[in-house]
Amino acid sequence: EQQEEDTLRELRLFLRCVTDRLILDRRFKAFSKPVDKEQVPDYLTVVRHPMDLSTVLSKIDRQKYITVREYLHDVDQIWENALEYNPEDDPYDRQIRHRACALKDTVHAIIKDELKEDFERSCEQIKETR
Ligand SMILES: COC(=O)N1C[C@@H]2C[C@@H]3O[C@]2(Cc2nccnc23)C1
Repeated sequence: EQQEEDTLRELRLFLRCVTDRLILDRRFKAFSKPVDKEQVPDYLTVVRHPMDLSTVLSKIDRQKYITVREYLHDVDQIWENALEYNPEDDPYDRQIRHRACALKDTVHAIIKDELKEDFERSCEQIKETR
């Protein structure tokens, strides 16, 4: 009913606010758009579930996330993919892994600091009834 739609609207606003801050952070530029499959032809053979911050934004607007847990599952996919595809002990891979770890720690710290527990609980409740 209307209260549920109000809750999900507030969730989308919160998730856009968090995602916009990540996209604005220069450290996370490599994560802001899909990896170019033409430029990196083996990417899809290594990374089974590509994800990036622009795709996350699109999913927010298409109302794909009903809980913060579902959002975090996609954002975690972003940095996990980067660690998987860039494992070498060379300066480029080390730098993108460092940035992937920073993305992980940043998004989890924002959620811990800014998400009220009972708000996520009411989102999970809505998810169960659907
Ligand atoms: C999240 O981003 C990544 O995991 N990567 C890995 C790819 C390999 C390397 O850097 C990436 C893009 C790229 N494009 C052209 C040539 N080489 C590259 C970004």
